[in-house]
Amino acid sequence: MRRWNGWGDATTVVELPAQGAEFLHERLGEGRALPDATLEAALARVPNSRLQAHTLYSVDAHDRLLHARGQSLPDWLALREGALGHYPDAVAFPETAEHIRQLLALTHEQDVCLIPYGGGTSVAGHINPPDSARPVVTVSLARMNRLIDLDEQSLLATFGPGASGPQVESQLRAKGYTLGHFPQSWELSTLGGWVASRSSGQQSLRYGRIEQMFAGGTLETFAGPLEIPTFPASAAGPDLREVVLGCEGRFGIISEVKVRVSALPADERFYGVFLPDWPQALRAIRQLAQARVPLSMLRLSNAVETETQLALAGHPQQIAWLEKYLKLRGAGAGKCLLTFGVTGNRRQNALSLKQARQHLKAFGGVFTGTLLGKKWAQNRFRFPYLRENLWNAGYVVDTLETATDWSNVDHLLNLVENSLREALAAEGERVHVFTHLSHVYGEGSSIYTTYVFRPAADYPATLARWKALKHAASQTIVDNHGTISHQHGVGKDHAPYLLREKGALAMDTLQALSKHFDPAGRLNPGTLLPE
Ligand SMILES: Cc1cc2nc3c(=O)[nH]c(=O)nc-3n(C[C@H](O)[C@H](O)[C@H](O)COP(=O)(O)OP(=O)(O)OC[C@H]3O[C@@H](n4cnc5c(N)ncnc54)[C@H](O)[C@@H]3O)c2cc1C
Repeated sequence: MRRWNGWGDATTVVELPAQGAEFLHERLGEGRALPDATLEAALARVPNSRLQAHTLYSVDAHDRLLHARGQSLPDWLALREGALGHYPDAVAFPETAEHIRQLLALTHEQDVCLIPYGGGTSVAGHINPPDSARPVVTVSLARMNRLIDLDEQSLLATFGPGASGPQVESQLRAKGYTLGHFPQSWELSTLGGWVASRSSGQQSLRYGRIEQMFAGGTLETFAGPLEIPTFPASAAGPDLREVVLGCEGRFGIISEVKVRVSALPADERFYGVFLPDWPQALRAIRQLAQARVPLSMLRLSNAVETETQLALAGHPQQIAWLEKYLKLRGAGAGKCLLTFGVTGNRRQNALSLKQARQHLKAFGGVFTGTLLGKKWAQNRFRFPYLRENLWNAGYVVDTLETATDWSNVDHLLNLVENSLREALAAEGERVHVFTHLSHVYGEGSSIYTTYVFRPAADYPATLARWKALKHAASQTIVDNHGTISHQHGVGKDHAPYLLREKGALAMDTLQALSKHFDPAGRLNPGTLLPE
């Protein structure tokens, strides 16, 4: 069963090892746990709906509570406190495109807003109901989760938009295919959500971002259904897939998604290499990406992330042996862990591995085989569960991300990390900050930063801490040629920074598109485009 106030399945628990707790204690001081509200207490705070019961939606308080927030840190705090502020007035569970059309039509009779909802894994406030005079209906696409068609000649699959990662992969795997889209939120996030928020999976190096997989489909809008046909390529004017990608539920509700799929790979392995220091590691990964060595994933942790990962791994004796060995081989303090994967057939993979090893050796890389790679693959979707026990130990963790050109990667990374480290200095609070690069391109890279801090004395003061941290980093990003999001999207949290990135004409263009598809502004108000 899904946790109502945290991440994932309630039966999955990831422990914080004693060494990990000590490590954080040394860096941040004694943790401070805030009291959690019970589900009953949270339910008692759900106000009466402004809508009457209807065959198209539920006004049940439990449904409304479960669809009121995503997974951002402000969402986490609101859920743990049991005080969510705004709630949808109803939740609809359409099963067909026709049901979605009925919901759109209903908004003319009843003056309501609609919020499309995939898996609710947004970390930028996308699906949170605004403070609205109009009632809000959240539209969960969870029941539209089937593989509708598979064109095996063209390698095109048609899905309902609410198919979650496991639902997509299990239905394709049964026929010998994969989509290959594995965001860390894979367990819960959905195909429609990935398209609507321009998601990027951990193996984007092989399979591409969702933009490259999204071949076409249908967007139900107030102006009628926008059908996007599939072509392998087309020079017939602007590509309208771009209107759907990243629309964040502002232009319509995606009712069908056609994606490009691949045959299941015969072989896949992940490896760990330690580079002696950050400057060498950065050069190594840039040149590896630019040489187009056919790898399926790369993740380069900076020195602090490497140290933190080793501390949180548990098994202190094995880690001590590893550290000793690495030091002897020239990777001591300041070392950086690079995890990489090869995916394909055995012969190809052997060749790619050879190329990667030769390349990394030239930068002082110490190859450690598949041990750490296997650990990464086993835990790739488990890390978010650690938030639960970090919280219980009195620490809060959040992440933010951007992307920029290679010439700016190191500069921006340092600025972002420093902005976070200093953001709570006035309160005398330390922040533990570390970063990895995990989506690399010929011309640049994503920068993914994690920060851990202590809650303040109560929930409002803790939220104020988060706001100070988030604003410091977001402003630094847009002031220094970083995108406000490489993969998490805009939502409501990043919307104030979008003008700085895109400029006034681009914002007017997006507003005009929104007006075209949704003249009365009923779809997900406040997300993507500030009201
Ligand atoms: C622990 C964790 C790890 C994450 N890791 C990654 C990662 O590795 N890569 C990554 O890209 N993201 C990641 N995310 C962010 C998040 O999972 C993505 O943004 C994901 O694409 C959201 O999908 P969803 O189905 O949950 O959409 P939701 O959160 O439900 O919605 C997101 C947006 O899409 C819109 N939307 C959803 N479905 C539809 C539809 N059918 N029609 C129109 N609009 C729709 C919503 O209105 C909203 O604006 C992570 C989040 C968490 C909590």
